[in-house]
Amino acid sequence: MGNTAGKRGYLWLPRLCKALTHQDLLKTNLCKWCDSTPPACEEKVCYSNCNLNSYCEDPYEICVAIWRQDNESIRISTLCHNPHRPIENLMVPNYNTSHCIMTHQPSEEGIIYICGCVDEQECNDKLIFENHTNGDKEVIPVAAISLLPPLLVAVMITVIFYLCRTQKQRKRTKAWGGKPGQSPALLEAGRSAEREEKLSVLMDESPTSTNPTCASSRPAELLPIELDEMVGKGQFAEVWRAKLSHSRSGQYETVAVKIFPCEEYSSWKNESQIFTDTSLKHDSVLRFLTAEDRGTGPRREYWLITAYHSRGNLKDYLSRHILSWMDLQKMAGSLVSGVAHLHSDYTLPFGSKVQEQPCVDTMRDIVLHGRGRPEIPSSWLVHQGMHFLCDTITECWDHDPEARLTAHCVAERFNLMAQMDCDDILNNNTDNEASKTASPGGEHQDSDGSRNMQ
Ligand SMILES: Nc1ncnc2c1ncn2[C@@H]1O[C@H](COP(=O)(O)OP(=O)(O)OP(=O)(O)O)[C@@H](O)[C@H]1O
Repeated sequence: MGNTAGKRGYLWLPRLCKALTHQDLLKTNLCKWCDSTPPACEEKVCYSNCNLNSYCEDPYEICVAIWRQDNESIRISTLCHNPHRPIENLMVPNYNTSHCIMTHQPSEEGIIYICGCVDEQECNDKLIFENHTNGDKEVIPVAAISLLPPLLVAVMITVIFYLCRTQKQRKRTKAWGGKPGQSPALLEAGRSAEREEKLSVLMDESPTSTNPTCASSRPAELLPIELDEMVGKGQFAEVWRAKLSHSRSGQYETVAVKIFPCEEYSSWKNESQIFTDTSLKHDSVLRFLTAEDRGTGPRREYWLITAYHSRGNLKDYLSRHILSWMDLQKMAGSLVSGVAHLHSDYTLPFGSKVQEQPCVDTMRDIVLHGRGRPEIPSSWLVHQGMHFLCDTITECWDHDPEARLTAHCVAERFNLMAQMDCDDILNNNTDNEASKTASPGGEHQDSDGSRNMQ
């Protein structure tokens, strides 16, 4: 800043006495005046850190601050300057203001900002960086312009999706003879089969079946359900007994609600997709009502609502009850027809050889490599029907998959079994030990001798 050297004054008083009249003082600006000081900054405002000032010599001179920044330091120069002349080859921009607003200047020697101000004492001490920001000002419209098209597309997709959905719902409600907006599930109390179908349709069309994360699916309407008590717990979810209200009649139906926590979203999704497959419906397959996405944030839960079976699961039931031949036939027959319908295989019980939840590797070792099969106590075979049943079971376990009975074949055998004239009571053998292992559950048996299964 060669042109500033002659004007340098360290205190304003000597210059005042020497050069300026009182009249002049009223008209000239009092400015900070240091060659090079390190600034002190807070947010968008910096202070020059200059301890010196001076009245400008000429009334048209303004206070100026120059910010120079290179890789090593930031230095501030403050001075009085005639704004009609360049300083450092630069003209001072926008100086008719009492605030020193820093403006970025093109430079090959690092970063330079400059500001000019008038009418306020030492106005070049406080350096305002609103336009640090020069960049920001350009970024905002650019960002707005680039974001606008995707935003518009997103809004349009949402509107179209919403319209399609409400249109479909209106059509469906009309087809079912209900009022618009009324839950299709609750149109008719007692018509649960019909409701089941409607809800399955709802599932098919809801985003639940395509949603990839824990965060998004919502069916159109949640069923009015009140949870009663937890009745079981599997690997992924809790199962609750619950009341489903029928709005018209004021009555309720007991249902089972399987509640998956947020992190088990994929298990819920898999299971609900299987259930919504209409070809799966069968009297011997658990009746499915609907799947729901409930709650928000950490309390988000995924529900599967099905028919409620008060006797719980088969394993627990068998471990606590002794079946009559008729019961056995009925239960096994229902199981077989369900499996035949699903065209899938049973999981084999292996009692003491594996733990409660055997892993695939353990089962592979025992069944595939070791060719192990559950033991069938000889005492069971005394009963003609049981003999026939056990033969059927054994054929299902053949090591050669091709030789195994198909589920349909097993269902046929059950038809034949029903025609057999067998004792209903399975106690024609008195071997109590045998009767204990006779239960497919195997763990414990009632000690009531008159009804021991053998
Ligand atoms: N519809 C239902 N009615 C009555 N009780 C049920 C019903 N569904 C499940 N339960 C009870 O809840 C328990 C847990 O069921 P869930 O379906 O979660 O697990 P699972 O099928 O036994 O095993 P997994 O965790 O491998 O799915 C069952 O063992 C049963 O006692």
